[in-house]
Amino acid sequence: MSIQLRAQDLSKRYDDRVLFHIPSLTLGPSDAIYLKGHNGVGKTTLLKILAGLTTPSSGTINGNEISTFHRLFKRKLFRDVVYLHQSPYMFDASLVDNIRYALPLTSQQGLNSRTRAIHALRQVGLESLADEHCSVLSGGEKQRLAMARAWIVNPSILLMDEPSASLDMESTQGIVSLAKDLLDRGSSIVITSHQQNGLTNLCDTQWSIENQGLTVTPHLRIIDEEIKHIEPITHNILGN
Ligand SMILES: Nc1ncnc2c1ncn2[C@@H]1O[C@H](COP(=O)(O)OP(=O)(O)OP(=O)(O)O)[C@@H](O)[C@H]1O
Repeated sequence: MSIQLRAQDLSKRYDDRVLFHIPSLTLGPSDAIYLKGHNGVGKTTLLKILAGLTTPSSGTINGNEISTFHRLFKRKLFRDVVYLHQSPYMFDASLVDNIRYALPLTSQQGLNSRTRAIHALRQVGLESLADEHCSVLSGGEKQRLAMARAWIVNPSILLMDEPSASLDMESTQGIVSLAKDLLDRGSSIVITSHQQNGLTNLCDTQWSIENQGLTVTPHLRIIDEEIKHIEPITHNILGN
């Protein structure tokens, strides 16, 4: 399923400091967006508003005023939106269970869920650690696990906040494959990153937060031979 978020008059301020005011913004279906801006302009804040994790100071999304009440108790609007945190949270559990817990309750038990979780871990090169406790993971490995966990739920919109900050090139490629797979299946992605890399090269549109506003322009990709050679992910009969 692909959804569209349409925001009007979206603004965020902290006391007297206005971070941004965006008269109109549309996201999805099938958008690949590189969100840019200097440190502190409000990229994370905008992503969290679009994910329903932060209340804007004003504005509507799909015609709904986003109050704290709406955000917390009327989550339907954001049900299919996943925010990938810069420092992903981990459940106190094994890698495989960390992935399983993202699945709907009815699908969490049983062999199928384990097979699906292992398949997801394989995509980011963590299959061999499947039954280890997640506390053994490095920062970059946690980001890979979080990406596999986001991918397995096949979100309509994936908001990726500095997903490659602590990844080397090889690890970034695993994440690129999963992001590309979501795009191929009709999802939208938004990526913040201070460096251009294989992930930002997936994007065809650029959002820039500057002067407390948002400008939308085409994203000029660096010609990246590696993207052409990404193997498509084989989907199994279980749907991932
Ligand atoms: N709860 C809060 N109270 C006051 N100010 C806040 C709060 N949360 C964020 N800010 C401020 O809002 C500004 C924007 O923060 P945000 O994390 O969205 O920026 P960013 O563009 O993602 O930055 P970076 O590129 O460094 O990650 C920052 O100056 C931050 O200090």
